[in-house]
Amino acid sequence: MPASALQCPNLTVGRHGVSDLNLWDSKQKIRALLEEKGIQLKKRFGQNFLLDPNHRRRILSALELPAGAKVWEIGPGIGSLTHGLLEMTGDLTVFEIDHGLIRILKDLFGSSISIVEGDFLRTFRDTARNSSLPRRIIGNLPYSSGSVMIGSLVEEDLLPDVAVFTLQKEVADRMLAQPGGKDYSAFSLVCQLRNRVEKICDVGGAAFFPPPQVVSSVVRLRRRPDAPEGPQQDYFTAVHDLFRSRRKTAANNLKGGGLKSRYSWESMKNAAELSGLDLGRRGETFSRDEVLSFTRALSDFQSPEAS
Ligand SMILES: C[S@@+](CC[C@H](N)C(=O)[O-])C[C@H]1O[C@@H](n2cnc3c(N)ncnc32)[C@H](O)[C@@H]1O
Repeated sequence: MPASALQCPNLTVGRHGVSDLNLWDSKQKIRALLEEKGIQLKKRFGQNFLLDPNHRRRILSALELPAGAKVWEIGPGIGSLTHGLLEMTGDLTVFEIDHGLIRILKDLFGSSISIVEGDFLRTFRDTARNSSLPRRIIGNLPYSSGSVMIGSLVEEDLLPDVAVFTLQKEVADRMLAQPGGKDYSAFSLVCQLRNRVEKICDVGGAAFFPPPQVVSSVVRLRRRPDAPEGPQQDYFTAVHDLFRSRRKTAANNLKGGGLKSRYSWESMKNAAELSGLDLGRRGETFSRDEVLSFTRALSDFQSPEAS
């Protein structure tokens, strides 16, 4: 752990020398900071900063971070969580899109953190390729793109053993939903492929500045011991096919979906029979295990054929 990282938790760097988790605990402090730096908040980046030290503590402890382990933080903003993370590790990479906020982060944390500048969706693959993978990922995610970020991490199989995200409650409800439930969606099946998803808590708008109109939830994704390795492209395509139309049967959804460009209808019927999948059921009733058995059976058909 670099020595500089060890000094940072007490905020010996920067001019806003306030202690530990009380950093940015009032809207007045945040307003003053933004004014001093001449920064206007940008709605499109979902910039709502966490004020409440109790929620910060809860979110950080949900991460179960082993001391010194490598962490990625998505969207650190003005460092509401970053500071607490640095108390636990000196190996912290943060991804931030806003140049004004990046200036603040540099001022506050100096070389104690590694900052990847730009859109996370464009930078995370190269970052993963060019350095060791994180053991934890955390993020209070922007409302507009949080689900795309999580979906991309799952599809690239880059989620570590534990990840903790704060997002819009409706999105969290979809991640947690079970077959047949009203929130069950393709996104539920994507998130549940390699992870068990659990809710840590809800967070009301008053815990943030500026306060969002919606309630947020904190969720933890824990990697399943039986998480399948490798790309799993057929699984993701099947999941999206099965939810093409909620009213249609799996058969009808699959017939017009993306898997059809890789496998004949005959192969799909055979795979369904082999894996015990009833194609007469609605797509939205299938569990993660059922879809996975189906796509595993499908991959046994040696060369995917277009029909
Ligand atoms: C909800 S704020 C969270 C800020 C801070 N982590 C907190 O808890 O107070 C979301 C943060 O994500 C950043 N952000 C938005 N879109 C991004 C993207 N595509 N890539 C990287 N950062 C992004 C925003 O600038 C903002 O700092």
